[in-house]
Amino acid sequence: MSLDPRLVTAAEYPDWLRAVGTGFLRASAAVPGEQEVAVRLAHTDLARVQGVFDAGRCVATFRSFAQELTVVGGAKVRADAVTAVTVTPTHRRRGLLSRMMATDLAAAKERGDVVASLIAAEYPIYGRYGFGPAAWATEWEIDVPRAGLDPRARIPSEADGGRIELVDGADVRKLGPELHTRLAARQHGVVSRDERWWQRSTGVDLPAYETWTEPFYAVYRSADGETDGLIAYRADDRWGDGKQPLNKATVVGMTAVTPAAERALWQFVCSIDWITTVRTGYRAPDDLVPLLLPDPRAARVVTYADWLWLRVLDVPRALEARTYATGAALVLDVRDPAGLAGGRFLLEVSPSGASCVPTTRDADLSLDVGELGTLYLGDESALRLAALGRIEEHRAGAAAKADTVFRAPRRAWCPDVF
Ligand SMILES: CC(=O)SCCNC(=O)CCNC(=O)[C@H](O)C(C)(C)COP(=O)(O)OP(=O)(O)OC[C@H]1O[C@@H](n2cnc3c(N)ncnc32)[C@H](O)[C@@H]1OP(=O)(O)O
Repeated sequence: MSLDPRLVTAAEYPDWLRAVGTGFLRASAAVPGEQEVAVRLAHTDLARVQGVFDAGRCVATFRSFAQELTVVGGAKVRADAVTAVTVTPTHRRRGLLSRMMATDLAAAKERGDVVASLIAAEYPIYGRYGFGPAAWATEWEIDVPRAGLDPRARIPSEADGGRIELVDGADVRKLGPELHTRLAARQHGVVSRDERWWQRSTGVDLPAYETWTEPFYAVYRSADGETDGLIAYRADDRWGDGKQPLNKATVVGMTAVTPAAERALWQFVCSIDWITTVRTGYRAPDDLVPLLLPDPRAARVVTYADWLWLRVLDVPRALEARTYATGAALVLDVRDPAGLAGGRFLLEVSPSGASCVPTTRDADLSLDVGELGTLYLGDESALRLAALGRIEEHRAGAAAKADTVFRAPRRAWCPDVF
């Protein structure tokens, strides 16, 4: 019997959710209850939900949704965000993912999306579809007693007139969206969040498989009363044999839109009595956190891994949307076996703008569309990719020139998993 991916109906959606649970190895991969299905359906566009059914049972899932991605310089491009990709183990390696992905990317191209985006469960899955890792994530574990902070100090932010205040989940749902909008205007790699994101991240209407412990929330208010930062953290309850507190704070989210807020919130969470270890959560690889400690070696990297993957769907619109620090011209030959975005393009950039148009000129560099995704947010060196044989240089010095064109002064960061 042929197994063909197709759109899922509202009646099939509960079983589709059950199949997502099976694919993601959730212990209780049961059909969710009516209330949960209703909440999820209210935030789902069924025209972008694919499934494969075998004898009436869902065995493969794929969903995409509209997203905005901040690019270098703060502009946003339309992204086709891919999520809930699963193929039940009994049906793996028959090409089901490849067929669902081809359908979705073709629709995204048709719609005019500039890139597709995802967080990859495993590195080897998505390169074949033209995605490349574009932003990496780092998590540190801070050994607080070793960090050199003064345990007698009051809240450090008071020094610059700022204040830290504890708030609750309802405050976070009120203050968070504006803070995130401000972050998205300055940090490339940030993706848009809808109202449901804020509900879920504060424990509202959670799916049955998610267990919830209310975190502590704190905001940083600057001297003029602006809310410039927000941190959410949970703490465990551990004591040593000698009755010493050995508690760990695990940061589940931290948004800061000024350096003062960023410094203050890290110092705050590292100065809470009883807390001897702080886990930072996934941050930008160049987050301030290690260097703002008197002894940066107290912050040990526990994770450094690819995070946001991008698939360029429209080369001129993608490259014209971001900013560039230098003036240069490059001819790029972009290979795209899927036939969605390839071609030869003349990219001319300057600090005041960029133009990218099809050309017949000789290429300076040729590269697969996935490598372009990797270069797009300025987070990888073109020279390094050339040394790996993943970019071909047709003119001496072209990779070095591409490096100066694409690189950004700060690392890309996507704070979300989706
Ligand atoms: C954005 C997200 O949702 S990330 C979550 C991804 N989902 C998971 O990791 C859940 C567990 N895994 C799965 O559900 C499935 O194995 C999937 C979805 C990753 C792959 O689905 P399949 O239908 O088996 O993939 P499909 O048969 O289309 O494979 C296409 C190609 O990718 C390769 N491939 C697929 N999955 C993997 C993998 N995990 N590692 C390496 N290669 C892989 C296949 O071998 C095949 O290669 P080929 O074209 O050279 O023959």
